[in-house]
Amino acid sequence: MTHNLQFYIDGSWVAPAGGATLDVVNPATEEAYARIAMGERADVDKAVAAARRAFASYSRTSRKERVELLSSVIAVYKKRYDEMAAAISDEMGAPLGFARDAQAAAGLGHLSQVLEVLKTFEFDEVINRTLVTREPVGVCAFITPWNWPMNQITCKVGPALATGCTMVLKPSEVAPMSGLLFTEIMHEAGVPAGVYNMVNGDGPSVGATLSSHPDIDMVSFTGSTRAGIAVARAAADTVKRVAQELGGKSPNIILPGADLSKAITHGTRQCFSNSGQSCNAPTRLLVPRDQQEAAIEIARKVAEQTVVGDPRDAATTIGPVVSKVQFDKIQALIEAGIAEGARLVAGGPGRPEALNRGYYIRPTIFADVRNDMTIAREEIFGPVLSILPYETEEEAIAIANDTVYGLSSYVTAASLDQARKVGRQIRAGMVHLNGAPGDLAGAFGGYKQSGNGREWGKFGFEDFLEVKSMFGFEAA
Ligand SMILES: NC(=O)c1ccc[n+]([C@@H]2O[C@H](COP(=O)([O-])OP(=O)(O)OC[C@H]3O[C@@H](n4cnc5c(N)ncnc54)[C@H](O)[C@@H]3O)[C@@H](O)[C@H]2O)c1
Repeated sequence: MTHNLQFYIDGSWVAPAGGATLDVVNPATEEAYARIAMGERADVDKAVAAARRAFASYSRTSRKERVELLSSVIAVYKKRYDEMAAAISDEMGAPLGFARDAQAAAGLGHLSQVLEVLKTFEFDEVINRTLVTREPVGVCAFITPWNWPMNQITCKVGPALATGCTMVLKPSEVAPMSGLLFTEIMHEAGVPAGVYNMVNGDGPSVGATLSSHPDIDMVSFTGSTRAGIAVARAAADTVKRVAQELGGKSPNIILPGADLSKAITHGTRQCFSNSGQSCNAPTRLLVPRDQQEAAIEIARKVAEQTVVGDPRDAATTIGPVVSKVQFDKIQALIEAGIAEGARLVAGGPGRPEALNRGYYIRPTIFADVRNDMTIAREEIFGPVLSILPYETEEEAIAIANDTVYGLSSYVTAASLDQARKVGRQIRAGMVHLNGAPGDLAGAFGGYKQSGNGREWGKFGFEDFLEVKSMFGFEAA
């Protein structure tokens, strides 16, 4: 990649206003392997001005033109697919196979879904004599995290392009290489100048400047609840729309009579997947008290089978976590679990044996966890599972809902009807019934402090649209 020290503004790679840079560290080696430029207000102003100019014409493009543009983006993305997987693996530590089949694949999946939705999306509807039409919200700012970098970027850029918005992206400064490559893809795909702009930088500078910028109409943010609150505060003075996709502490309820082996194996693998760095990870495993010991044995087997190691090694199940900051945070939370009296049944503090370099965490399982313990309340963002025993279905539902978060949830029962019944009582934006995978045509987003936006499918379009009523549009 040749553009690391540049930004992409108004259809060209440009030099940053200032000279600040940041090293990009490979979490598997702890070594810096690239350097990016860090933006400041002047870069943001330039990018926003370009997006504002482009909005005048891009917002009036036809559905057909936008279908062609998205098709072109998808074609170039496919061409550079392997590069994308490698970029993600190096920047955030995902095993190469996972980076290809899950991380890079998510980007392609969302772009393809957006294209399908765009082909038939109803922008106009007539009610009585009124035309209710949906128009692009305007210039958007996108602030994205490092854990599923291409997933998050395409969840925002895709529907924005489809609905006629223009945009400025600030990828995570911790994992910026996939965002740089994505920007090359957008350029090669022929996205008109100013429609898509990219400025690298950190949260307190570029992120905060975008959030408060008077010429931005909407901020779509994915990241921690802490930063999401800061974005909303900064956006308040200009009354811009704010979509937040934040943290989670998702419950996984296993009801009596469920296939324990299948449900616990699946749930534990999902909790450890991506080294536990997924906002919707099933981190609180709720099991009937009289089945806790059996559940522990099944979960422990999964921990033992989880190969932690070099992302480039095909035998690796999970790589390191993204950074020293995350490593230290997870270690402190594991220590808190022990100190507060949870029963450690697998893993624990420190690196796995034989790994003395890289931010590797031992797949860790706690049992006898109470929902008031720190490890049950805080998002750990590492491969750490908490098993919480319960007595009755009502108690399981109460524990599941006793959290400030409400992103996802998982319910496994002997019958689909029983899973449906419990699923309806969970205060969360998503419920996976009996091990069902997510569906990109559904809606992704949370209740409570997990955020207020909805991504994916046609629901992802709605965040980017203003609703205009034209009364008397139809003749009397
Ligand atoms: N709900 C979801 O869809 C979803 C998806 C993935 C990750 N997440 C959450 O993201 C978090 C992990 O990601 P992270 O560590 O990169 O989060 P983070 O909040 O530290 O950073 C996310 C982004 O926000 C920027 N940022 C930080 N402070 C800011 C500020 N004051 N103003 C503006 N921008 C700011 C960062 O530069 C980065 O681009 C987890 O909490 C996870 O649950 C949520």
